[in-house]
Amino acid sequence: MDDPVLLTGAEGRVGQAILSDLSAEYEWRLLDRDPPTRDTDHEFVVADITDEEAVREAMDGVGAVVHLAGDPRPEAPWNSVLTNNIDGTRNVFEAAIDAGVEKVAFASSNHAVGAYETDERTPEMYRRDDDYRLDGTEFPRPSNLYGVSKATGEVLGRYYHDEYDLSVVCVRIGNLTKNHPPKDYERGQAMWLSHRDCAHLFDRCIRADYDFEIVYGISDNDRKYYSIERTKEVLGYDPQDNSAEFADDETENGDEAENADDTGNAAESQTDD
Ligand SMILES: NC(=O)C1=CN([C@@H]2O[C@H](COP(=O)(O)OP(=O)(O)OC[C@H]3O[C@@H](n4cnc5c(N)ncnc54)[C@H](O)[C@@H]3O)[C@@H](O)[C@H]2O)C=CC1
Ligand SMILES: O=C1O[C@H](COP(=O)(O)O)[C@@H](O)[C@H](O)[C@H]1O
Repeated sequence: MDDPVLLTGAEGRVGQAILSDLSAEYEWRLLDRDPPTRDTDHEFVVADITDEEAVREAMDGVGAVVHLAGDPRPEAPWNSVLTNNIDGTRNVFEAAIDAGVEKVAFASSNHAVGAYETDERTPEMYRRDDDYRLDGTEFPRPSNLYGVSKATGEVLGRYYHDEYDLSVVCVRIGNLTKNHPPKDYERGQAMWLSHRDCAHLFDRCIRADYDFEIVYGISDNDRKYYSIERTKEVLGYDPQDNSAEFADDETENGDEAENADDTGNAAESQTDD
């Protein structure tokens, strides 16, 4: 990709995971409503994606978009997801069409399908000997209003692909944490996405050819209830990490995690804050 790549939500956790490995790979145009908190060699646009005109300006000359900006909180209220995640995402797609952008990678979420995790299936489906898999062909079953907003983003992507031939990949991201998987959290270990796999995955989203796709974005965890076959097939995703490598046998069998933090970091939280 020779043209600039617009990265919305660049200041956030996923954005920083991508930039930590791919900073030199592209001519990035970074966008966030918050100004940069660290030095960057890249152009930085301080803008809110709910500002149509600002998004339109930021899209000028762009070849591809990685769209991450939004409210990532599973408990986010409707007014926030409606504004930031739905209106904002529509603005990004609309501006992409007007600017002649080739492809958009949209950060969807496990919460778009969280309601498949029924009482009958859990916790067994989080374990490595269980073969239940979602593969991206299933209907959304959001587990909260945030998940509804992510499912809506996917549908917007479908519309802009069908109507305008934009290449769109929706990545249902699992749980991104730095250095090691979430502790004491089977579900989080099953849908762990390491930082390097995250960067590699979005690199593939920028480089690969596709029409419209919904894929899962997790590392190659022994525990998994999301198939990454389509992610591999369509994008050429080749994950390097596996949450099992950080866990003892008891943890892998579903008992309480005893942590295998090989970095010395004390990471008590489920996410990478
Ligand atoms: N971190 C994770 O494990 C997962 C993240 N995701 C999705 O990935 C995306 C990024 O998530 P994180 O990096 O974790 O969140 P984050 O909160 O760390 O980063 C989001 C960034 O977007 C910016 N932003 C929010 N609303 C904006 C707006 N209206 N206009 C411009 N900028 C805005 C924020 O300032 C922030 O820098 C989100 O869309 C989230 O739903 C999906 C699944 C899992
Ligand atoms: O979509 C998201 O999912 C991750 C994982 O969900 P959780 O319910 O296991 O915490 C979450 O950490 C992240 O903030 C959110 O954007």
